[in-house]
Amino acid sequence: MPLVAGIDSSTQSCKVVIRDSVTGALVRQGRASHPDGTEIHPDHWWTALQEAIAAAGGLDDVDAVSVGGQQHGMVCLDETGEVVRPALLWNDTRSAQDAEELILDAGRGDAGAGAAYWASSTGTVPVASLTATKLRWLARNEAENARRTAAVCLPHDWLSWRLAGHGPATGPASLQFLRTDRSDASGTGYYSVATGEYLPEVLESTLGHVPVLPVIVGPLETAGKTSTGTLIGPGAGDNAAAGLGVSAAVGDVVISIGTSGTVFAVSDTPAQDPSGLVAGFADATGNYLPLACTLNATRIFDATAALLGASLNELGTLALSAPEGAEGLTMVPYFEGERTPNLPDATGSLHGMTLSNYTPANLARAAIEGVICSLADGLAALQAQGVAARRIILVGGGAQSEAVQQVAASAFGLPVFVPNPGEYVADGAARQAAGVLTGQLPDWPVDGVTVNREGKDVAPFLDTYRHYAAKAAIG
Ligand SMILES: Nc1ncnc2c1ncn2[C@@H]1O[C@H](COP(=O)(O)OP(=O)(O)O)[C@@H](O)[C@H]1O
Ligand SMILES: O=C(CO)[C@@H](O)[C@H](O)COP(=O)(O)O
Repeated sequence: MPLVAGIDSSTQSCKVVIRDSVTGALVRQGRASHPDGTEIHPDHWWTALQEAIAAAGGLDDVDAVSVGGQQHGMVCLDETGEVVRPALLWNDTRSAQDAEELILDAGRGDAGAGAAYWASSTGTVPVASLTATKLRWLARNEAENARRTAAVCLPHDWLSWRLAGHGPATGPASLQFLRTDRSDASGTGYYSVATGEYLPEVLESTLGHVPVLPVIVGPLETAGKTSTGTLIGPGAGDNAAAGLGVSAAVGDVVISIGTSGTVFAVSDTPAQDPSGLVAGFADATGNYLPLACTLNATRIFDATAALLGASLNELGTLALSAPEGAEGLTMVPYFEGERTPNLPDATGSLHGMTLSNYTPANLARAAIEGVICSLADGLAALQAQGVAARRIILVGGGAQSEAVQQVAASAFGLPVFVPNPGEYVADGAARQAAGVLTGQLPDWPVDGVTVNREGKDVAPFLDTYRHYAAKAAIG
C-alpha cells in the first residue's frame, strides 16, 4: 500500500495527512499553528510545515506529496532566492486603492469598462486580495524591495520549492525550479484563465518589471522530488484542493467556513463576472472554479465566543437555544472590511437591539446567522453566473458546529451535506498526490450527513440581513 501525503498550509495553521493511495484510508496526521497577522514571513510556514510533518511521523515512507495553500499571498524572492519582505496575505487590505486604480487605469477612468476588461482578460476584477494589487502597493511604497524582487510566487509554490530542496542556500539558479498550478496562478491577477498564460504587461504595470514566475505544471504532473525521493505534485490553491478533497461534481456548491468564507463550484466554463462578486478561478483538474470569498467567517465566531466568555462549542449551544432570527438581532459581520461585496474599509454592525432581545443567546445566533447570510449572498452571486446548485457541501473548521449546519440549511434553502470532520484541503492535496503516482485521480469515499430544512422556505432572517447589509454598502 503506497502512501501519499497532503498538506494544507492555511491562514491559521499547517495540516498534514498521510493516506493509503488506493483506499484513501487515513494513516497518520499532524498539525502546527501559524502566527496571527496579515503579513507573515514565509519562514513561519516552513517551520510549521516541519513541525506538522514530524507530528505526522515524517515523509520518509511516503511516495508522493502535494501542497494546498492559502491563495494570493505575495512571496517576493531576490535573485539568490532569499525572501525580500514578509508575505502580504489574501486578507491584507492595504492594496485596496491599488485595486481601484488598476480598474480605473484599464477603463481610462471608466470603472465599468475597467472591470469588464479585467473580467475578460484574467477572469477576475481586482480586489485587494489579488497578488497583482499587492505588487503595485509594493512598487509604490517600497521601491527598493520592488527593485530587488527577482521572482514572485505564492505560499504553496514556495513550500513545494522548499520541499524540493531549493532555497537561498542553493544559489541563484534555484529560481528556475519554482513550480505552480493553474488553480493558484488564477488568483494572481497576472494570469489569463482563458489562455492559460501569464500576462507580463500586468507585471510591468504593477511591479515595474517582469520577475521570474513559477512554471505552471499540469494537474497530474510532478513539480520535483524531495531529497528522499518523494514525488512532489503540482499542488493547488486551498479552495481547489478542497474541491478535490470532497470530489465536488457539477451541481455541488462547496462552502468553506474557515478564516475566509468561500462559496465555489466546479464548472466546465470559465466565469467572467464584471460585477466582481464572482472570481473566475481555475480548478485543479483542468476545469474552472467560480468562487466568491468573504474576509469574515470563523474569526467572527472566535471573537463573539471570546466576548461571551464561551468556548466555540458553548457558542454553538447558546445559538441553538435562541429562536431562528435571534428575535430580530442582526449582525452584519464586516469586522475586517469585506471583499464580497468589495468594502475594504467597512466595519461590522449590530442591528435591531431591544432591551428584551439583547441576550448572549441571541448574540451568538446573530453572529452565526450573519456569517452564513454573507455566504448566502455569495451563493446568489454564483447562481447569477449560471452555476447550478443542487446541494451544498459544507467544509472548513466552522462546519463542525451543529449550529452553523442548522443555520446554513435555513439560509441556503438547499440540502447541506456535511462530510465527516476532516481536513478536506489536505485530503484533496493527498488525492492529487495519489493521482500523480498512478496517472489518475483515485475515487476515495466521502462520507457524511445531510442536513435539510424540512419543507420550509428560506428563513426570513436572510431578508432582514440583506436590508442591513445594503445599508452597510452605502456607508
Ligand atoms: N465547533 C466550532 N464552532 C465554530 N467554529 C469552529 C469550531 N471548531 C473550529 N472552528 C473554527 O474553525 C477555524 C479554523 O478553521 P480552518 O478551516 O482550519 O481555518 P483556516 O483554513 O482558514 O486556517 C477557527 O477559527 C475556529 O473558530
Ligand atoms: O482568498 C481566498 C480565496 O480567494 C481564501 O480562501 C484564501 O485561500 C485563504 O483560505 P483559508 O486559509 O481561510 O482557508
